[in-house]
Amino acid sequence: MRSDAIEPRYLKMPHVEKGMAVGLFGGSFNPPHEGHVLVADIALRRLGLDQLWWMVTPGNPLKDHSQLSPLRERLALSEAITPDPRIKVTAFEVTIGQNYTARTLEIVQARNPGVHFVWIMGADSLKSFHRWQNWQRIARTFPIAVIDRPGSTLAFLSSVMAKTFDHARIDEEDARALAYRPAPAWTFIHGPRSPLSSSALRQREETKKDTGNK
Ligand SMILES: Nc1ncnc2c1ncn2[C@@H]1O[C@H](COP(=O)(O)OP(=O)(O)OP(=O)(O)O)[C@@H](O)[C@H]1O
Ligand SMILES: O=C(O)c1ccc[n+]([C@@H]2O[C@H](COP(=O)([O-])O)[C@@H](O)[C@H]2O)c1
Repeated sequence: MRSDAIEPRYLKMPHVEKGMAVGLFGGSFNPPHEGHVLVADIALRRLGLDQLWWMVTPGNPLKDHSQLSPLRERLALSEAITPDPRIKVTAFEVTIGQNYTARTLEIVQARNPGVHFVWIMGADSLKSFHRWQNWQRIARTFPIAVIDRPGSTLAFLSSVMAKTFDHARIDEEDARALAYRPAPAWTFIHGPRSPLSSSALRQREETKKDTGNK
């Protein structure tokens, strides 16, 4: 990925004021869809966030990148789908040379003392969270909000993360306090769910192309 192809505003860490509650929502967004927007909206509302950073990853370390669209395209599509001014679309991980979340979060925290960050992810990510680099360190350093997703609801009981940090789970009724809680602290938020996925959208595009070529 050549960072010079990316607009400079996406390469800087978003500006944030001390005392704010900020959600960190990382993803491939390949492409972004309304399911992602629903997650962002639920997180903003239920966690009472001042900002949400929509962090478009240069590449998920656990995923095959052969089908990954250029970062520039994923950023432009993300910007177009998120008119809420509290949502900051960013690719600052390119600048810090990171795609491992644990290291990214360490850097974010070091540069922004006094800000209350929360890591946000969908329930499918909770299922595989224990395969991420230094996942326990992430959970011991940052509060985490998991948003329900069709097919992954039971992860809130059965995942390795849920079992390991069972003692640190807080009731979703108290989600507004999550950003201010010392880690480990996490919650699982039920609510409206979206069945959308980027892989289904990519598949649909492929089918359209194939049909068009016949
Ligand atoms: N429909 C959805 N409901 C809840 N969370 C979602 C949904 N779609 C994506 N997410 C969450 O958004 C984040 C970014 O996901 P990602 O960009 O990988 O989208 P995806 O639709 O899961 O992609 P793919 O189908 O290619 O795996 C992850 O934390 C994921 O769990
Ligand atoms: O740090 C890791 O080991 C790690 C492993 C898998 C996923 N992540 C991050 O999780 C976020 C969601 O990724 P994805 O591909 O499921 O959208 C994104 O920010 C990735 O960089 C991070």
